Amino acid sequence: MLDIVFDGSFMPHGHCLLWRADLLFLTLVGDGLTVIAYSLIPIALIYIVKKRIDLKFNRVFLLFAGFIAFCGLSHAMGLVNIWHGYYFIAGLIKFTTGIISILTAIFLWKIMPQILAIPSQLELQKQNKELLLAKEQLKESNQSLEEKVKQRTATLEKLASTDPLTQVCNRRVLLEKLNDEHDRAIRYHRNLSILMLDIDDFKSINDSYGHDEGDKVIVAFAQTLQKNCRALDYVGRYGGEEFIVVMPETNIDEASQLANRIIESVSEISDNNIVSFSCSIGAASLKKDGSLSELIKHADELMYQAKAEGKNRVVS
Ligand SMILES: Nc1nc2c(ncn2[C@@H]2O[C@H](COP(=O)(O)OP(=O)(O)OP(=O)(O)O)[C@@H](O)[C@H]2O)c(=O)[nH]1
Repeated sequence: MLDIVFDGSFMPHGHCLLWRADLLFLTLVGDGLTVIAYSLIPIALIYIVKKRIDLKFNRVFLLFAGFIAFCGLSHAMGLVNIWHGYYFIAGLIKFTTGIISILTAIFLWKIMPQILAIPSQLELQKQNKELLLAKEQLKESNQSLEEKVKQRTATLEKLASTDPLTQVCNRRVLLEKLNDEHDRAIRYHRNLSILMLDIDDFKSINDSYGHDEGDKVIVAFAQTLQKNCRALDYVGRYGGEEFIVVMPETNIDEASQLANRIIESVSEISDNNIVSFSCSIGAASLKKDGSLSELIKHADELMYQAKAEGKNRVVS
């Protein structure tokens, strides 16, 4: 069998080159370099396919790798044939190279529409730009939405915590804050005083001047309370015409002073639009380990004592 393949009747290619050194050199170096390159290119293609399994048309890379590898083999056989006439093997290699080349060409044409459908780099850059723009717009609208939600939340929080007539804290928030202040005062052994305030003879104001006029009096009273409070104090509407002023870090003497200042301020309200009125105040301070309900009850009792003693006064 080997004899048929290599029967010695073939003439080595070297004779064609006349064994000339320059021709041999050109053929050897040219084919040698081609063989090296055609061995490295398939390795590179297989490496790409292995690393980028996401790439479409992977198979075409493998066909190219085979096609180039066989081209390399053909050139290698060309070199061998200079000395030994293995033309049968060379023919087989050329035949295989031809088959693979045809397969590659057919496959390439088959997938041509899909290759052409791949967006160009320019198109991708354009799409990328559009995406970035859309992302920016989305970010902006997100920000403005967040801003709106923040504003709406703040408005809702204000509505939920504010008395609609007087704009001071409503009863719920007043008691929550008072509870916090009470806990803090007990834990850190700090002073805490409150004023319980009630407008005197408010029913007769309503009866004589009407409900709207009564509302104006309540609003003016709340404003007067706020004006007289310090930054740390706060005012809340406890009931109809009843208010509480909370005074953290304040002892009973300081609380009484503020209460008397309020009595004076109320007597000075001489707005033509508002009927004159007065108020009674109970001023109480937190006792050592006293409960919040005891503090409120005590201030309430003192306020009623002020009413009983003739109104328009402070009892502490
Ligand atoms: N205009 C108005 N009146 C209110 C409001 N809330 C409660 N009132 C009225 O306030 C009046 C409170 O009257 P009373 O509790 O009898 O007390 P008073 O007339 O102030 O008498 P003293 O407390 O003894 O000084 C009632 O007539 C309630 O209807 C309000 O928001 N607006």
